[in-house]
Amino acid sequence: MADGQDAPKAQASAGNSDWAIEVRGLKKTYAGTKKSPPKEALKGVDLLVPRGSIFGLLGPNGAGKSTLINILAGLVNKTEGTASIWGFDIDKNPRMARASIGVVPQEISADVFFTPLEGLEIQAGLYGVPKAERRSMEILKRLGLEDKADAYVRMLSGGMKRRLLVAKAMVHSPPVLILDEPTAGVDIELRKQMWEQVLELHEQGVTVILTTHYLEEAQELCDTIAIIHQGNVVTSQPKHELIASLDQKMLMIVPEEPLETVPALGDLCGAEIREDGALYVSYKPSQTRVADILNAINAAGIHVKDLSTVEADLEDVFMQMTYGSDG
Ligand SMILES: Nc1ncnc2c1ncn2[C@@H]1O[C@H](COP(=O)(O)OP(=O)(O)OP(=O)(O)O)[C@@H](O)[C@H]1O
Repeated sequence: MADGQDAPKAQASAGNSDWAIEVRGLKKTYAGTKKSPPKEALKGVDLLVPRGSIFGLLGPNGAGKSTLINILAGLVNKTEGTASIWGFDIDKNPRMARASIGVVPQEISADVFFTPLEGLEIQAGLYGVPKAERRSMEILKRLGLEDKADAYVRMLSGGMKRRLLVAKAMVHSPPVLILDEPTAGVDIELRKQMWEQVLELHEQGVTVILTTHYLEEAQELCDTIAIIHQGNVVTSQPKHELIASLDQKMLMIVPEEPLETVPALGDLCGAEIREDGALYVSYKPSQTRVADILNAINAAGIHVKDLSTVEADLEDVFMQMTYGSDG
């Protein structure tokens, strides 16, 4: 964004909305070519991201996540619908909308010609942040990069380069930060470090939206989850409600004697014997009572040594919501 002389203080003037992001009826159709037909990537998306949340945007490959992010970031033109960032409509107030958002891209494309400090100063200039208001060193410090301020970028580790991308997205102090696959392809230690960074930013008041393929990551970090599938938002709600709404539970039954075959428990539940020797019975609480399952187990002559329930997690929700198609 090179159009502003003054850094727009989106955070201070906080647009008139309860939402960090408000998207209504958003559609995007990419034009076709001679070889490929037009592609309807977003089919009428409604999405409300609460201020102050850590919001997970999940979906299989090709679901439309990048298209949505790119529209919000001002990189892709929408076909139809409205979108506001921090209360600023992307059409009516594009400058303030863009000033309200920082996007951390997926790929590490660090600029090797500048030191981290120079890179941040240039980025701040692009956003029109006056010199007196720049906080490049402070941002580097926040991301644990202060001792690398004057280093060659090519000498930074992969994790440091990623943190530098986060720093760059923060130069104009946006209240909303989007992280696109922040931990794709990084090892477990780095992933944990990134998680800590995200939580710290959140504690500092930043609304964080992240896309991820790691459901464990969304489960760990996010308080609200939206699942996007084939250009539609199929669910968007607080994580705990989402998991609780899943009409699917599992019982783990440890038998006294090893089981040779899976007992017949009726049509309403699925059962399998796993490597640990226990019998796992999945069922829909709306259709089957635990007592009926136990009666059937008894009737099959199985003596139960131990019994516990296995909690559903985000992966179960995701599978149920996106099952049966490849996007
Ligand atoms: N520039 C483009 N021209 C034509 N079709 C596109 C273009 N960009 C994306 N698409 C198509 O739009 C659909 C949504 O793509 P998008 O990149 O938004 O999905 P995604 O959820 O971000 O996927 P991934 O997780 O793989 O990045 C896909 O079918 C994709 O092939």
